Amino acid sequence: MRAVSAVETTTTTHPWAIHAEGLQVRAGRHLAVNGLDLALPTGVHGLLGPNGAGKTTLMRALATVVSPAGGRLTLLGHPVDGRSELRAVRRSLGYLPQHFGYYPRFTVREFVGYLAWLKEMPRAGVAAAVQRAIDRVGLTSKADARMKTLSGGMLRRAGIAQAIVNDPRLLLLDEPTVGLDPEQRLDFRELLRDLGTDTCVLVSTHLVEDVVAACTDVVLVNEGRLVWRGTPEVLAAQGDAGHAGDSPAERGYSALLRQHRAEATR
Ligand SMILES: Nc1ncnc2c1ncn2[C@@H]1O[C@H](COP(=O)(O)OP(=O)(O)OP(=O)(O)O)[C@@H](O)[C@H]1O
Repeated sequence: MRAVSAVETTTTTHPWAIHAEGLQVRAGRHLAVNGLDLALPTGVHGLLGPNGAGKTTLMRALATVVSPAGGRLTLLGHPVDGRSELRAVRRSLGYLPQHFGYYPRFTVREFVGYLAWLKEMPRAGVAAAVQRAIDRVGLTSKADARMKTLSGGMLRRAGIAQAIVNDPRLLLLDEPTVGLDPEQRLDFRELLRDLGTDTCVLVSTHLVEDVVAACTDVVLVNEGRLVWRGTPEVLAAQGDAGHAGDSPAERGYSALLRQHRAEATR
C-alpha cells in the first residue's frame, strides 16, 4: 500500500462539504445529472425527487464511485475531476448505496470492521468504533449474527453502521429507511439529527415525512437538476388541498414538481 502524503491528510477548512457547479454525471450513456448546482454545509439535507430524477446517480458521484462527465465538483475542499487523488476524501466519507453487497457468512461485526479497514481507519480504534456504530443503529444484540440471517430492515441498519463507522464528515445515505419498521424509523431520525450536528448528511428518500422530521434543508431534483431548495416548513407551505399527498409537506412536494413540469413544457 502506498504511503499517504501530508497534503492528502491535511484538514481543509471549506465552507461547503459538497460544492457542485454545472455538474454532469452519466448513468450508462444517459446524462442522469445534467447541470446541477448545489452547495451544502454541515447539517441534514433531504434529497427528494421522483423516480428517475437522478438522485442515485448524484449520490454515486458524491461517493466518488463514478467520475463527473462535466462541470465542477468539490468534496470537503478537494476537487473531484477524474484525475485528482481521492484517498483523503474517501477516508472521510460514509456511503450507504441503494443496493449494497456483503459477504453473507460475515457477522455484522466483521462486515462493519471490514469496511472500517477499507476506509483505512487506524487499527487501534477499529474495534471500539465498530461496536459504537453497531450500537448506534440498534443492532447490539445481532453484532455476532451472520449477515445472511438478518431481516431486510436489519441489513439496512448494518449498512448504515458501516457508513458511520469512521465518523465521516460527509455522509451519503441512499434510501436508508427502506425496510425499517416504524419504531426503527423514529430511532433513525434521531440518529440523523445527532449526526447532523457536525457532519454534512445527504439523505435520498421518497418518504417526505422522514425529511420533514429529520432534515433542516430540502433539496428537490428533477431531470438531473436542482429544482428547489428550502426548509421543510417552506416546502409544506407550497401546496394546498388540490395537490396530491397525505400531509402538507407531500402536497408541497407535489406542487413544486407540477410547477417544474409545467415550466419545462412551456
Ligand atoms: N445504467 C444505466 N443506463 C442508462 N440509463 C440509466 C442507467 N442507470 C440509470 N439510468 C437512467 O438515469 C436516470 C436517473 O436514474 P437514477 O437511478 O439516478 O434516478 P433516481 O432519482 O435515483 O430514481 P429512483 O427514485 O427510481 O431510485 C433515469 O432516467 C434512469 O433510467
